[in-house]
Amino acid sequence: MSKLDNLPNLYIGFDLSTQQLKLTVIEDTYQIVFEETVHFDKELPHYGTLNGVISNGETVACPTLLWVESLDILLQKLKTKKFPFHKVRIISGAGQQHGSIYWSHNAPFLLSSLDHSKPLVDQLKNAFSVQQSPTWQDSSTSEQCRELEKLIGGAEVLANLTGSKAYERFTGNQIAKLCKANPNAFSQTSRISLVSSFLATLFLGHYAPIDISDGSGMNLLNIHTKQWEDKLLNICSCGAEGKLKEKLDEPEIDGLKILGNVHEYFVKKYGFSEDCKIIPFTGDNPATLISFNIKPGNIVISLGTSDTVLLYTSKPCPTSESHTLCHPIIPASYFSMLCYKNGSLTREHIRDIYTKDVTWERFNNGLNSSKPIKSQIGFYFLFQEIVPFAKGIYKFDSNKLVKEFVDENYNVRAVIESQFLSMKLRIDKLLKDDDEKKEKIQRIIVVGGASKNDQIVKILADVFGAQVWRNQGENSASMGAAIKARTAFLKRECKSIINSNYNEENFSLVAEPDFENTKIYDSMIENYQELEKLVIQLSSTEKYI
Ligand SMILES: Nc1ncnc2c1ncn2[C@@H]1O[C@H](COP(=O)(O)OP(=O)(O)O)[C@@H](O)[C@H]1O
Ligand SMILES: O=C(CO)[C@@H](O)[C@H](O)COP(=O)(O)O
Repeated sequence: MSKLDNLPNLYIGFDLSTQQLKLTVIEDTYQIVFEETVHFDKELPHYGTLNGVISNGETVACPTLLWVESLDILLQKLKTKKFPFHKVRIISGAGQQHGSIYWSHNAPFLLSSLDHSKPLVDQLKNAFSVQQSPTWQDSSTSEQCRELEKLIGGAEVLANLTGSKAYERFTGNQIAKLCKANPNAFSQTSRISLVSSFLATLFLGHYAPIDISDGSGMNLLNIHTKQWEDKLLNICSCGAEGKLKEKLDEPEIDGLKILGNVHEYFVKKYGFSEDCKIIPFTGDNPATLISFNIKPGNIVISLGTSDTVLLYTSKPCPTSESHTLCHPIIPASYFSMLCYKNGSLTREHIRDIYTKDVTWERFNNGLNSSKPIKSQIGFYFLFQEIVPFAKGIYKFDSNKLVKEFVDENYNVRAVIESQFLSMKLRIDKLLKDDDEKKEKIQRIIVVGGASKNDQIVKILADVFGAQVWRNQGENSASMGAAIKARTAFLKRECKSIINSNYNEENFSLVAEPDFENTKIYDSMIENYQELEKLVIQLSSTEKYI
């Protein structure tokens, strides 16, 4: 840690994501000086998670105490490495979106009286009224979604109000399911947090608010007034609108607001300064957005457990497939997002079947030694997909549904191409609908676990016919959260707040497009769209393989 000795100020960003808790530390000039992670399956095996979750059909959750325990493990790793906790000025964080935590009526007392001589997990055993937190991979609330859309006047009305039509993973629908299935647990709940505000709560020792950006992923927030919408609260709480409003408390509009000082537990146990401040935590995608100054013509693609696409928008432009979210730090701004459930876990599945190699080496050899074939298209919806709403694996050779490609190794290429074609199709639609941004995509910034893979990124460049760039650091969400913390510090000192020192030197070009391949992909896209329609139909009749 000697390299940190001469630095006066440090800023921490966390990311409580699907498979790991991650931390990024930056200094005043936004350079990353330290990174650390805790991998849930590997380091907390006693919770029995697979890829960070426990699945039961379409219900997908994570034991809340796993997340609590992971925080002490992470900070203990830093302590062992003699991390200078006393230099941390502000802590912020990010969390996988939509997941919900249900605090019991005991929680306020337990949180405020945390004792640094005992682990957090032992002290917070009775702090939750629901033991397993629903996560973003859950798709068990279709009934609640249909009901919500019906009662509010249709999917379009809901999308115009909240930025999204009803989605199974969105927190309002998860709360509606809880209210119906377990009204007792709902009445034993004093506060409902998102994953982001839950982590901020642990640091504060009292409840942290839900920020409006992560709050935009709940189907409960009016993205125009930035307040909870009473009609939606009413529908999602079986009529107990007032009670739900109390359990959510006011959404936080100011993403840079100082919420308070870090709790004594962290001061005494790890050596944080008593003066270290906590600001609102946000969703992992909004935090990723902060880690870039996205301009029109640039998009961010995250290839993590989920795959997401982030697009800058000056005004809300909800569609039936994308989400519009409030910006995490610029009050009047919004951004658009697409989210795919079949991201890295589906790529791993195809890798395991066809290459039997966990290192990605044979997978990459397969990509290197093949070329795009216009007539061969696959759809890989191992999990219930979000866009399009479909499930199953389908392969087409010259538009004919086949059990397998002539060369089964083609699956390795097809799973990558198919995802990027789907993104391109949808981004083109989004850009066409936005008068201000009719220009072509010039640059793609790629983040997330699979963005380390140069061969995958090369195909991304080819499909879009655009350069692909990467940022410094291992994780863009915790980096974005750390930048948010630094920005809040500058704001306190009345300095310019928009990433003033954060410049493009931090980016590196990782792939240039081969325009011959781009032509082939362009010629496939119409057919891809038609075949996707067929897949949606087949999937609805459950005739998938
Ligand atoms: N070299 C690689 N090629 C392809 N995928 C990779 C590679 N390295 C890591 N990954 C994928 O990254 C995923 C984790 O991504 P990450 O962004 O860290 O996830 P999360 O933030 O959701 O926990 C893993 O599931 C793994 O499949
Ligand atoms: O559901 C969404 C966004 O709507 C996901 O993007 C989650 O936010 C999980 O993120 P990762 O763990 O895959 O980064």
